Amino acid sequence: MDATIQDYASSLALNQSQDDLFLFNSNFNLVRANGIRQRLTIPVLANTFHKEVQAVFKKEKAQGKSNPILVGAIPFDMNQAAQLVVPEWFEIVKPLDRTLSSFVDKDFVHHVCEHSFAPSHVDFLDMIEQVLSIFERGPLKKVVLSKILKLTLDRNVDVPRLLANIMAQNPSAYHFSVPLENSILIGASPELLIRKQGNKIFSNPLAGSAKRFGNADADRQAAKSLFNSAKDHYEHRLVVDAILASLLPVVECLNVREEPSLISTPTMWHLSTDIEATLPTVNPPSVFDLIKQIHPTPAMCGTPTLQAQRHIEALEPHQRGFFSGLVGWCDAEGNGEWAIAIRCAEVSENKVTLFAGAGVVPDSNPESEWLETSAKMRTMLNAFGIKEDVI
Ligand SMILES: C=C(O[C@@H]1C=C(C(=O)O)C=C[C@H]1O)C(=O)O
Repeated sequence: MDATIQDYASSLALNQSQDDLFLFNSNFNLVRANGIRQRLTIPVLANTFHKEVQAVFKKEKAQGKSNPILVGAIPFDMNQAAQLVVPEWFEIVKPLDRTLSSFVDKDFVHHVCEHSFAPSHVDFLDMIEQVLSIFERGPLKKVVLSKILKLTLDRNVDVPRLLANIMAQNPSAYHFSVPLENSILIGASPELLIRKQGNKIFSNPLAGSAKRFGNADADRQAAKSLFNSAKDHYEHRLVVDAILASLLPVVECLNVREEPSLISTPTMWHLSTDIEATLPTVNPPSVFDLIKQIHPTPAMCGTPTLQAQRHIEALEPHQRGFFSGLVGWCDAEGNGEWAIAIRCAEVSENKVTLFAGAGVVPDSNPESEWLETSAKMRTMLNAFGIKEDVI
């Protein structure tokens, strides 16, 4: 193995205990933390959440910490317990150099001993057909349906090395590694729910996707078809409209383009919209207040939100837990950054669970949605160095 990747992987762990290293790396900040001073595990939607966040920060300040932070993960369903901690140790520094592709660890390879999807291919298609028939009967416009892939690998995963590989392969992503109770949630998300810095906020919803190709012509063609697809623009618009509707009552000034742009990850093309807004200077909402307004967007859930969420609960055979939830951090001033937990895996020794979803709208084709979710899993399969054809 290249010596540099080893150095790089161990520098990420910073000689801290690797089991509980929290990392979040964006274009703006690299946040690393470990240890637990205080834990906050109530649901974000609990009535007491705001009070408890304030109490946590007050206690830190009383102990001489001038700007403490909370880090962790928030589940897709905010009625479920969040996993937030005030760490013993943390640092917020400039993001790592994003030109890391030379660090790609070609010797990092895992073999798959067992794998299974939930739902199975047949059941996934059936789940989509059910939603398509619901569209014909009522006001439902979009539902994001997902599958998980459970893998048993030939050996336990070296998490710092996996993290280094994730970062090297996906230099522009939001990288994260979040210790959960019995596993680690780790990935390279392309999607930012919200960043708040002072009275400026920024969100970057994605929706509308196409698989990328190794062949340059085929890849360009895939991008072009996506950009010209009315179905994908519709899917995308529902997300942008929902975010704007949530933000409009709380912001002073909003800046958003009429039309989405195309962005790419190493495995996917997406339609993308940058949303910037300015908050009032008096009593601005905190990043958690904004999360409560916006999450889950129709990029992860659907339109209308509550109905879509009920259909997801009824149709998906798996619990999403933190998948399609949020990962990130916030400080006592109400600033923070929260990416959406997609293109990620839950890892525990040699057991790995991958997740991928796709927005279903009336023009969706069930098999295309299956293929899209499989293509989204490529990000993590590549990061593990899995060569077997499991998707
Ligand atoms: C749900 C996922 O991706 C989301 C769904 C997308 C879509 O339906 O086109 C695109 C990007 C993400 O907002 C995922 O990657 O698992």
